[in-house]
Amino acid sequence: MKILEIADLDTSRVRLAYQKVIAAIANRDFRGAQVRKLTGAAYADLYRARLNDADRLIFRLLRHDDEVCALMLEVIVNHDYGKSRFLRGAVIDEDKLVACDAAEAESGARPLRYLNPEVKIIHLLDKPISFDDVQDAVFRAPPPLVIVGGAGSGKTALTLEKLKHVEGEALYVTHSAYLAQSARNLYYANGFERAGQEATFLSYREFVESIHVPPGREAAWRDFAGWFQRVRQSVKDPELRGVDGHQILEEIRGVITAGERGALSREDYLALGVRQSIFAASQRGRLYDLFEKYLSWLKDAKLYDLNLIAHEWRAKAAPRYDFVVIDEVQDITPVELALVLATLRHPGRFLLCGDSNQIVHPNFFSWAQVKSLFWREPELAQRQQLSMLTANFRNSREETRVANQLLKIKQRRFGSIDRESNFLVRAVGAEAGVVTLAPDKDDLKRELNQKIRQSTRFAVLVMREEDKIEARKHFTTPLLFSIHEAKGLEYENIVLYRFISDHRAEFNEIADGVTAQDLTADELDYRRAKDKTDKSLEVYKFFVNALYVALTRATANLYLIESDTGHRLFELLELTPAGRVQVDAKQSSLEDWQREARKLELQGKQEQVDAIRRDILRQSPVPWPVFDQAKTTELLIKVFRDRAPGGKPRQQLFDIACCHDEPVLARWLARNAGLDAARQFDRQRDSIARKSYSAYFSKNLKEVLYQCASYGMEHRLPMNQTPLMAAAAAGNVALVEALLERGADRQNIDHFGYNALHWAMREAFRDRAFASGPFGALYELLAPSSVDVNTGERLVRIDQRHAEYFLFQTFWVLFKPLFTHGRSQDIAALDTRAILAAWDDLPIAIVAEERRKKPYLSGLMARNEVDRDYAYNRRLFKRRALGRYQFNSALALRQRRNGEDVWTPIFEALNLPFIAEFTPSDFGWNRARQLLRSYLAEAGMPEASLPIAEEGMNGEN
Ligand SMILES: Nc1ncnc2c1ncn2[C@@H]1O[C@H](COP(=O)(O)OP(=O)(O)OP(=O)(O)O)[C@@H](O)[C@H]1O
Repeated sequence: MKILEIADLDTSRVRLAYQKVIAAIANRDFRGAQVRKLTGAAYADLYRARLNDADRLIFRLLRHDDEVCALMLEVIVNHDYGKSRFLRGAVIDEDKLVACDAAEAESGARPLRYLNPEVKIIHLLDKPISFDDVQDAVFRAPPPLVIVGGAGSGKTALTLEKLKHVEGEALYVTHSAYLAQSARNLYYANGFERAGQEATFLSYREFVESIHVPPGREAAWRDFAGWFQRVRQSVKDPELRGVDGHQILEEIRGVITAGERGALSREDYLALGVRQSIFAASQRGRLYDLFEKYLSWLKDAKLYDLNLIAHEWRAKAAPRYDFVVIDEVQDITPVELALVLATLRHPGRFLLCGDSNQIVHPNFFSWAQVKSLFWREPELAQRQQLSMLTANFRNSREETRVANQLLKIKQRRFGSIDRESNFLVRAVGAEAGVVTLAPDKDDLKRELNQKIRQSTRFAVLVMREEDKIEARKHFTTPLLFSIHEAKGLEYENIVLYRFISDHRAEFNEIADGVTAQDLTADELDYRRAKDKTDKSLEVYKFFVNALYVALTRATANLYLIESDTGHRLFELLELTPAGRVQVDAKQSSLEDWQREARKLELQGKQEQVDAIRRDILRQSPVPWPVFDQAKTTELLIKVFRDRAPGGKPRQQLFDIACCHDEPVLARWLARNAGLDAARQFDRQRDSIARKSYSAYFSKNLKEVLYQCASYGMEHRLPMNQTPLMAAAAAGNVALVEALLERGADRQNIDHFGYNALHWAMREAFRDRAFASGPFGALYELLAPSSVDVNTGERLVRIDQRHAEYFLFQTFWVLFKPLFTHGRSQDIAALDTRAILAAWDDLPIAIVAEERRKKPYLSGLMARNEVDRDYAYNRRLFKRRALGRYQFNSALALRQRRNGEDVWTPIFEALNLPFIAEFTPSDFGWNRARQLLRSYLAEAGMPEASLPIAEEGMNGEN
């Protein structure tokens, strides 16, 4: 058995014993190495071997082709499994582990897609990866580095592995927020940690916000399209009539405003060379007029353009990072890139990677422009390295062949785009794959649709948004995407619908003059376009690149449905029409669809998510009343203001009081509404609270999962919890796992701003058994990876790894009781004592021993105090009295509402105005009420009126 090791394995303490044990494992002598299998769902494929009396070795088995290898992961020193990076705090009882032999273990080995025969070091992200020689060479090369690679060539994987070795502050930035988030999760997968490093993963917009949050909102394509439509109509300019809005925006963003020195002046713009603009010199005056209108529209509509901001922000950008990575650099303009590089402490400490064949967004990217940014530093230019990754780890062999064929056509027809992107891709994966060209016939489409419409493993792509209408008539799958939407997605099977037939003329141009003989070479030679004034690449770039992106979305098979199967392009791609289409599709389960919906939601593909919920999941609204803020208010009015007869509303309010822990409401119900049962609040709170979600305490998960299938993963229970919140509050780890597995949303909140983690924390803070029991596992599962706050100036991302993270969440959970429980009524702020009391029984894995010390904690709060002068101050808190802190009232929190990110002022996010309904103003409480009012005033929010329940009483004093 071959022995492999992960990159940061440290065996120095046990060198001899380690050699002996791996020799035994290599000989498949599991008995000699005293191998035991670890049990537990989270680490089911791990084994341990015995090094000596005290130390153990953790490993796992991998299979590459027919060979099984053992991957050595970690040395466990002195039986201390609790410290293991792979076991994450699990308690292991050595006596209970069972011996296993090599043959049995080998049968469960996980597949490894590629194994470099020369290298025994394995990199670990979400899965083990063996770098090929080119990846390995880049991995070892010093920065600055530029990595050019095709789709699926492992750019992101390589980049993240390089980032792991950086000391100090490291930044990963990329265009899409989704990619930044998934890169972060890949980075920290398998318990990776690096002392002495602070890594931040941001989308480009978040990066801009981390310097200073621009006022207003980013202008999206939708905004632009709406505006352009109006302008086009009002100006009645015949020249603008036939022009596509995408092209105008591309010209503005990619040409006029993209340069490092800011927007071009009219003179400079008019003087651009023929290949530097989409538009002919004669049209440019008009374009510049339009650009000026665009600027005043942005201002009036309170929108911003990231290019223009990038230029303005240069003066604000201070050197901060020790290393910067920019992924998908082709999506970023030179002025944006210059802003990112301006935050480096030392020039040259960066890595850029991207693929110019994948540009379908408005953009005028060129590698030459990117390089010119650092060519100005002569020393950097010398050290600069450009590496090309030419393997493809994602697509099947046949797809790669077709995609390469397209690259050859593009190069023959238009010349090489640049030296950097002039290469073909090698397929590494074992999958052969099939590419089928089939005629656009009704019976064939019907049959195909029948097979794929219920499968999450098939997606249909069209070139443009407007092409969807026609496609929808034949394909009823919710997974229908335009090429702009499809970028970055990946499916096992992809159907391309009328990509070429609907754009026959353009593809005729693209294939013009190219012959089969031109495409026989296995390499691309560097060739310039025949005619330097030929701008056709710019015009046709969208079509070729869109087809290239579409072809590289499938991991296994492609189906091209075309009316014009005789088009020359197919001949050049060596695709011949098939009479029938072989499709092996199975209906996916509802769980698969729930997961798919969640995945797409995270990527912002709301249209497809809605279609899945509407057409496949067919979820209906819940048949019970949901006591959210509006419904609770209605009840308060009924019971206290209108004094409506009948016991039901009073009982419902009591249920609310128990579930949301409102002792004051219970007191009002008892004293002012005559509900005697409410006097038992302290004794009955927990049992009544649980009544509304009793199914969530059961080991049998069926009932809850059935409800999720009927009403959706995010439906609301009577007390306005989502299923995930209720499962968290019930401490039901298995149910939480099942819900997350089906795509439940960790970030969803109730009307007090509590998410599932907060519901679990509230229980852990008041119940010892909960804190030391299920909470450890719940935290691992539920904690969002970061919280984004706006300090009034800049975005601060509080990552789960930062000490501030758990403190912030604790403040969040302890906020409401400060106004409703009367215990700290005289301050409505928190001190170390209150926080440490809440943390008392939590596992060490959540709050480490050293972070539970008073001086450490007060130092942490003081360092983040809004008025404190400290370079890394995150300005989270405000000191209200000696040693007592509250949130900084100027903070805003990033929340997702109706599919859009919005900044919500912190006291609004915590719903302080509604908390006011449960904060009495009678004697003994007036201080809490006063503070509540002063917080509202400080945050510039409207004054709180008297609680509805108190209206009939004496009023505020
Ligand atoms: N050496 C390797 N062996 C096996 N799998 C690999 C290797 N390198 C990368 N991969 C895998 O191939 C897939 C594509 O890699 P990655 O996402 O890093 O590529 P990329 O170049 O960033 O792709 P794209 O530009 O299309 O987003 C991932 O699943 C990654 O884990």
